[in-house]
Amino acid sequence: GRPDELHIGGIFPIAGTGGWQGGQACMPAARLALDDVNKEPNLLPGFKLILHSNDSECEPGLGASVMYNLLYNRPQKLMLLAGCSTVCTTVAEAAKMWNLIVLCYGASSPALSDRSRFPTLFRTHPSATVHNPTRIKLMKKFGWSRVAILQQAEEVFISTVEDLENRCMEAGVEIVTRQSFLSDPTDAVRNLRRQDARIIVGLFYVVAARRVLCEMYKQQLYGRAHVWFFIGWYEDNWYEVNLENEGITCTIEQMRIAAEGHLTTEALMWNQNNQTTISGMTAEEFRQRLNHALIEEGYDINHDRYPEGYQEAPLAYDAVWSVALAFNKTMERLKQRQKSLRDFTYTDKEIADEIYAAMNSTQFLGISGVVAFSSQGDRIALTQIEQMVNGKYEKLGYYDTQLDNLTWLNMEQWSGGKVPQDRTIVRRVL
Ligand SMILES: CC1(C)CO[C@@H](CC(=O)O)CN1
Repeated sequence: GRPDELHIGGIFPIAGTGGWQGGQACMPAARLALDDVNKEPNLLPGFKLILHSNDSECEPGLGASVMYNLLYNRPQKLMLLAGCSTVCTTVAEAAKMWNLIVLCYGASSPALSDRSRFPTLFRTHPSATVHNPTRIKLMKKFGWSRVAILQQAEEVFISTVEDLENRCMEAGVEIVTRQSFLSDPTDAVRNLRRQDARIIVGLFYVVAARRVLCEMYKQQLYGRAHVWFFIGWYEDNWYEVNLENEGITCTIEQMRIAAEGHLTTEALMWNQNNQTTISGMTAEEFRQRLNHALIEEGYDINHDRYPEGYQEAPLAYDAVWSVALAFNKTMERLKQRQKSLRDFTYTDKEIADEIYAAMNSTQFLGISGVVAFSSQGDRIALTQIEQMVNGKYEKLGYYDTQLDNLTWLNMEQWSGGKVPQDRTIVRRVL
């Protein structure tokens, strides 16, 4: 007979201009995964997974109204997928009242790692704090125990810096100063100079990053005596675009000079080797299928016209697999009690707990690498380290925090020919 249907809600940031419109690539990726899991003969036998998609525009208010539409309209939903941090915060805080798991594929805010506020939240997108153990590892590797922090006054960076400060304390790394700015970094950069900061961790969105870079050039806080850590998920040529219409008074050449040598850290979202993942595809084969689907949607991929969220697409694809695998496990367990997912209602805590337990024990090789969650539902992920060398990002290595394993390619280059010091060395002539 007709397969029974398992319904989940999907909230994607598509339109709008505020925040991250990553649903543009993530919704097509989720749909590819839906096709794939429904083709798997032994994953949801007798069932068909149905995804009800809606646009949140990365606006928490719209996200909330979309969520209520999903919940107050039949058919009954079993779980919710969500994107941006702001929407995920609103949806996850409310969804627990309906005993719904919320799986976020595009939320990086450290605030979401809080089981007291979000008891049913999981995310295939790592928290922004995933960079911090990597930053500490690099400080240790290069012998830097005196660092400075420059951050934009945004919630995601404020909570990331709090985590970084704790880790620096534990690691015996002194934070000589912590400067923050709203949108103009001039004074903050001047204070870094006054404190003779040499190793600086920078946390800001890409528009602010261009302002910082130009200010670094003007105040000569770059070159052989300074090392900057920037975030690695800006677009590759971020430092030479939009200068005019953002009022940046440095030339492309000056931006490039200031940017030379900086390090970046980012979470790995595309599996790095040619392994066959649980879907039967390698990450590159997935990329081909995704590109084809996006071209069908009208994106001119062959001319670099990528939709937003392309980088995070594997996280959405793997989120749907996480759902299907969790339902598969849950059905096995419910069968022993003569129950089924068909019996789930928004007041059924027992089945909700089974789905939670199944999600909590997720562990598979996805397009984004091994998918597994911490006890707060955070994605466990590898990080990648790069360095800007002659205007191009060169891979320096990868870090596995769980195993404390740094894979180093020995490609780093220092314009002064040696590792920069974290302070002025005063040699006393005895
Ligand atoms: C790496 C990035 C760009 C961080 O912000 C995420 C969006 C959000 O946290 O709202 C998407 N992925």
